[in-house]
Amino acid sequence: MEVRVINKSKHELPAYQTISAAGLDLRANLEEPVVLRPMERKLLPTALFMELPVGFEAQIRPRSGLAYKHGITVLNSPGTIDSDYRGEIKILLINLSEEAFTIENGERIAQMVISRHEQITWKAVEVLEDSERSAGGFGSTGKG
Ligand SMILES: O=c1ccn([C@H]2C[C@H](O)[C@@H](COP(=O)(O)OP(=O)(O)OP(=O)(O)O)O2)c(=O)[nH]1
Ligand SMILES: [Mg+2]
Repeated sequence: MEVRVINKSKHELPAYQTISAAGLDLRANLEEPVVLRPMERKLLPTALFMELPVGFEAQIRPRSGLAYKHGITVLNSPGTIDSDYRGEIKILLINLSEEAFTIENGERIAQMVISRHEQITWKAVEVLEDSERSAGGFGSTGKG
């Protein structure tokens, strides 16, 4: 599927790193390095603008390597990019480690997965169809 994009960044367009990867790695577009102190959160620019077809969304997800090695994650994970959003794609990172972390210009800080989604209409009712699970949840299964 082709997606219209404006790339105002200093970098190449986000790319799939392997032939069947689900996520496109997103790079920070920075004038100078950004430091995230422990528990600090910052909104990072990508200088990318896109036009997703109606019925699609983009999810901004953490990179596991950054999370594992440095405690860097996407605070609002998965971030939601609506198909009608025309603004700059931004990435909200938080440093959950006890060490400061420096993000360099061009560093791959998150990944973006494009997915189909539905939009629903509500049908308000008084009673819901019963099911095997019924109202069980939050660890209700497997108790013999
Ligand atoms: O990680 C993110 C999440 C969102 N957005 C952009 C695209 C999205 O379409 C828009 C709104 O996001 P969301 O609905 O999550 O934010 P909100 O707090 O509900 O703001 P709004 O009232 O603008 O919807 O912000 C990003 O660039 N990065
Ligand atoms: Mg919203």
